[in-house]
Amino acid sequence: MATISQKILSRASGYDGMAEPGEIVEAEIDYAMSHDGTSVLAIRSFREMGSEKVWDPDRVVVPYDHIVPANNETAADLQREVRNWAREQNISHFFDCGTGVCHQVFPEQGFALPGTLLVGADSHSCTYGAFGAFGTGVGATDMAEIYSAGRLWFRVPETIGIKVEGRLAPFVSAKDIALQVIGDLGADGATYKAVEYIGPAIEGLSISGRMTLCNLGVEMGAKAAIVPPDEKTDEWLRGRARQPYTQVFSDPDSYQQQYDYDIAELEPQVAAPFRVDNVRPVSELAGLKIDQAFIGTCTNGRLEDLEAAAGILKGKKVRARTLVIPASREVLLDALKRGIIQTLVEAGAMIGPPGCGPCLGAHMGVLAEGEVCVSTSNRNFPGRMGKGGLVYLASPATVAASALQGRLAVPGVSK
Ligand SMILES: CC(C)[C@H](C(=O)O)[C@@H](O)C(=O)O
Ligand code: SF4
Repeated sequence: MATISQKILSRASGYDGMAEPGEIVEAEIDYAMSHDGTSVLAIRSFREMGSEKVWDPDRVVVPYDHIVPANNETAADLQREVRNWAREQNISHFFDCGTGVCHQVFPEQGFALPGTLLVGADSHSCTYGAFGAFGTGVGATDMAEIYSAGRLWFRVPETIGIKVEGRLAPFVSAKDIALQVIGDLGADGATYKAVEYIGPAIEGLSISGRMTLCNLGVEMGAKAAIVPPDEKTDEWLRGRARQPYTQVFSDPDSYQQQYDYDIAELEPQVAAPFRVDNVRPVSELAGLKIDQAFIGTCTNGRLEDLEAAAGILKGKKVRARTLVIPASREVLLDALKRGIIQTLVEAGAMIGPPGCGPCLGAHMGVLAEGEVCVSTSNRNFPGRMGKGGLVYLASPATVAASALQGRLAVPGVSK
């Protein structure tokens, strides 16, 4: 009886048989990702280690997203340093400013494939689990080791199964499921475990929704968050996949633990400052005055998210500063074609260039002290979006409904 994680890590490490949870394996990485924020440190460690050439320039993926375009000389200098290194190393998959958030670009470009072992120098690399991969984040020194050898050690994690049944009510989405689960399990509820989302409600989610769900896995400490692949996965990857792949699945009864959910009655949820597990129904906090509404990031900056927001904002005007940042150029182009951007701009929203935007408080859209932002992102700890700012995490529908009221609002409930 083995889980997806055991099967992927066993295959990648050439294990004879099946590696059990708790065992340490040394595994070969299928694709490694580092962005403008983390590549510099990784490159410097790589050099300090005396390494000269990356193990395989076709397996290193470098998207620029954290501070794009550069906001000052320091960022510009660091970006140039990484750009030069990528050229010198013949890195074939280098995506400069404007392509989008790493966790959106990486799948769009066909690197997130079922059954693969994917590592990113960014904590939200667990997003790739939406495709049935084992995706996980590592620090810069681990990435330096991967650059040079293409291998890394892993402790094979136990798996927590989260089975979700029921049909989502209107204006309730994957973000609300994820927040509900994190609220219940806690920010450390899955530390070093793999989390596998299964059941009819998960099968019913789009790839975009599955990415949102897996993206938030690390917010409960998970090493990886995985949705078993299916036909939707194949369909999404058609024409994108960089290499042939094989879907792998967990055997029955292979989870260490399982939680069961029915989301039929689930209301829109919000994580209030300063913890991602400080989750409550939006209805409990409705009416709280907001200064800024932000729709974007690797959590919720996809077409489906922008579309949900546009559906709510169409023909109306926002009452709070509203910032929309498409997760990628592809998302931006699709949203332009469908008139979504037009709708958002007419409603009073600003559109930023594809990237992380104010998500980590380093670029445009940071908050003043004491300001309140309702955001589709994934973190709300003190200072996350600017010193003294207060971040409420919610779905695109909740953020759009709140932008209209200038107050935290339940989507679909008109006042
Ligand atoms: C800058 C990077 C290391 C960081 C991460 O790993 O998550 C960032 O993307 C974030 O969301 O805080
Ligand atoms: S959008 Fe936010 S959470 Fe995602 S990679 Fe960028 S900074 Fe990190």
